[in-house]
Amino acid sequence: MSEHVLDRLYEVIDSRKGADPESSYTAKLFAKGQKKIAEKLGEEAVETVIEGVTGDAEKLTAESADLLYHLLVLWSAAGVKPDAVWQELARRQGMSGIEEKARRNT
Ligand SMILES: N=c1c2ncn([C@@H]3O[C@H](COP(=O)(O)OP(=O)(O)OP(=O)(O)O)[C@@H](O)[C@H]3O)c2ncn1[C@@H]1O[C@H](COP(=O)(O)O)[C@@H](O)[C@H]1O
Repeated sequence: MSEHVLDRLYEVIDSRKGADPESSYTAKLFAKGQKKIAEKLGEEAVETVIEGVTGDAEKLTAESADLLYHLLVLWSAAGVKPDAVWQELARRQGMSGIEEKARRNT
């Protein structure tokens, strides 16, 4: 089992399924459903983009953390395990992005 912070965060997020939405922000998101979680991820992505455009590295760091957290909540809601994503990224290592896109489109 990987010791990456994202793997540990995913486990905490997963453990919040069925928890009290009054005491857990993650449980509150789960209660809203996958579509709302995806929408929230979109909002966080826009906030990250804004900080990317303004160029404030500290705010970009904070927004990136929000973005990754909400992405993991979406994975958990959709039943996507981090290992599946890590494996997909590992599979692409050594392959250029252009080559990878060409393979996807064939
Ligand atoms: N990493 C995070 C994390 N990052 C961001 N957030 C929350 O994401 C929200 C983002 O803020 P926004 O202003 O965009 O949204 P909001 O106005 O608070 O919420 P909305 O009503 O708009 O949905 C804030 O409430 C943050 O607290 C997080 N909430 C939880 N975690 C992790 O998840 C763990 C479990 O949290 P709970 O489920 O709350 O116990 C925590 O220990 C943390 O490690």
